[in-house]
Amino acid sequence: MLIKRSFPCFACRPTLSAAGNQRKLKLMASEKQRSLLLESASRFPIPPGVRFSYGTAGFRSDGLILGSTVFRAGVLAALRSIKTGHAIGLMITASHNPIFDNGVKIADPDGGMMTQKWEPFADALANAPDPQHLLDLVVQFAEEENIPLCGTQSAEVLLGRDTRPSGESLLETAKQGINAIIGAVAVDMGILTTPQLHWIVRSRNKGTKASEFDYYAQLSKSFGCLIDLIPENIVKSEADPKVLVDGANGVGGEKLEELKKMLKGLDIEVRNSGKKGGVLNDGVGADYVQKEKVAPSSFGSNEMGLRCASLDGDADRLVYFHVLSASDNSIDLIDGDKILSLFAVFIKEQLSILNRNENDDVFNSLPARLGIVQTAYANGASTDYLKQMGLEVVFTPTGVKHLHKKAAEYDIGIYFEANGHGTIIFSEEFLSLLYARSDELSISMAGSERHKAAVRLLAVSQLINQAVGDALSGLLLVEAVLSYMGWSIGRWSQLYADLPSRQLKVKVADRNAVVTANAETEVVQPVGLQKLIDTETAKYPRGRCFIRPSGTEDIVRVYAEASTQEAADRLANSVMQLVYQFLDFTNSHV
Ligand SMILES: CC(=O)N[C@H]1[C@@H](OP(=O)(O)O)O[C@H](CO)[C@@H](O)[C@@H]1O
Ligand SMILES: [Mg+2]
Repeated sequence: MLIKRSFPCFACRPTLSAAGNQRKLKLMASEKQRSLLLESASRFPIPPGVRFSYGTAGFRSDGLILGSTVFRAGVLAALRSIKTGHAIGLMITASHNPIFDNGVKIADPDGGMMTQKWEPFADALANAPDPQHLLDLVVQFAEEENIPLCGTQSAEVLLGRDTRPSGESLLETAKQGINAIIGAVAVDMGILTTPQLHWIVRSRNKGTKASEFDYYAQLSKSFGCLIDLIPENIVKSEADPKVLVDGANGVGGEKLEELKKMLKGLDIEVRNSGKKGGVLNDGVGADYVQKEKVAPSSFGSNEMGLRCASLDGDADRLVYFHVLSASDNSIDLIDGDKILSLFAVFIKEQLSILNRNENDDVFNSLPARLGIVQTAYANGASTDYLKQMGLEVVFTPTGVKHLHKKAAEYDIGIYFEANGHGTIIFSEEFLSLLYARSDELSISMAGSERHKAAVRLLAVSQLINQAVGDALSGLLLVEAVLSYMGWSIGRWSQLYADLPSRQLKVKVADRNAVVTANAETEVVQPVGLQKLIDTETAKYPRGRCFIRPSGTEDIVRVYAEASTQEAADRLANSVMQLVYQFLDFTNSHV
């Protein structure tokens, strides 16, 4: 499928002025570039009968059929680097998906997800039926985006992968896609967590230290700063001397062991690190814990009452939990909504201290527009709690790319999805004002509570990974805030009581037959389905329910909330039946 844009091909373009000719020559793909791309692409033919889509978090499918897509993602990343003039990231991962899936996602120069404006081109590239169509697409797009393809431009793509079996060969394939664009250089960063790659790309383009070691150094130093600023009167909760972390048998466990070596003031025990034969994301990991609401493997009655955390397969999601019962491994889940709420309480308090006028004299406060971003999956009780705190809460569709973009509109934007994706973003403008205020206070009121609050906020901006949600940096910030508050995990959990909820994965023939609107809270296709969902929902006190097609798995997701677990379960199941009635189904739900 070619990009639907109407402009003449080169052969038939009218004659141009000398300047116009110069520009065209500069843009034209050289013969060498054309033949290189044709020849390289011919080595990675697209599998028949498959359609790829740059979904919620990049391309994702069975790792065995991803070669052509990963090659083309390499081409895409090289073009993106030429266009932006900066280093771009390319990560081979399928995050929380089962081990034999894999995926590829692009990190933009600011470390965030690739701009959504390029997603249609990404889809067209991935689905170009043959090398000639691929070449035509690239040449057309380069012309329209003024991307010179005559080999005069340099491009740099930083590559990373998680620990999946297909990752090593797919990373080599991505390199071939990058090298198919003359002047593009592939820098293999090896096995990383997804957030590490995003952080390295962001740091590289900001001109700050950008190695994996620098990542550990920055996180450990800023964590230490927050620990040093714990108020003397805070009694550390003796109930929780350490934190046990489920590494999802993935890359996060291995990297957390590295980070631990540089940490002081925190006792971390990593389990399910993948070293003892456990299978990635299988009965372990943040997605499993958050969706099933049970303890992961190697956590059980011996861990009752202890503070436990779970990372997902590429360590960009974090949830906490504590084991409630010795008999059935039931847990009290502390999901992304509660992590968000903990951070919001802390940030709000520091801003209030920073702007407290202790001497009643005239002073200029440092106002900050603090914004909270959630999705429809956020538990209703969390939204009520945040609003009762007087915070501005807004909603976006699912997917970090949507929340991150919205959070960037604030001086301080905090976003989390219920599943544990999330981070805190500080605007450059606010940070420069905060640095200036901290410097002023270090002279006029050194060691005052206001000065400490400014330093804490700056330490948070260094500790939290502002490029993308990061389970390791999030873990450290949670630990630092709990220490500052003197809270146990039980006290944290009592911030508010979650409304009972249930999520179901429903297998249907074509999940994309479901089309939603209004931040995915309403079904517009199939027509009539939303009305029946509303009728079902109205039967339950505090009932809320919505469905949407997954962008990472071949399923339709059903989410239901109600005043009791039994009601939430019944609502979810009755809406699942409606999904079957309206959609051609395979009669099973996973
Ligand atoms: C309900 C749910 O957990 N959805 C997840 C999941 O997206 P889906 O499009 O729902 O499959 O994976 C995304 C990427 O990790 C994450 O951003 C999102 O929150
Ligand atoms: Mg992930």
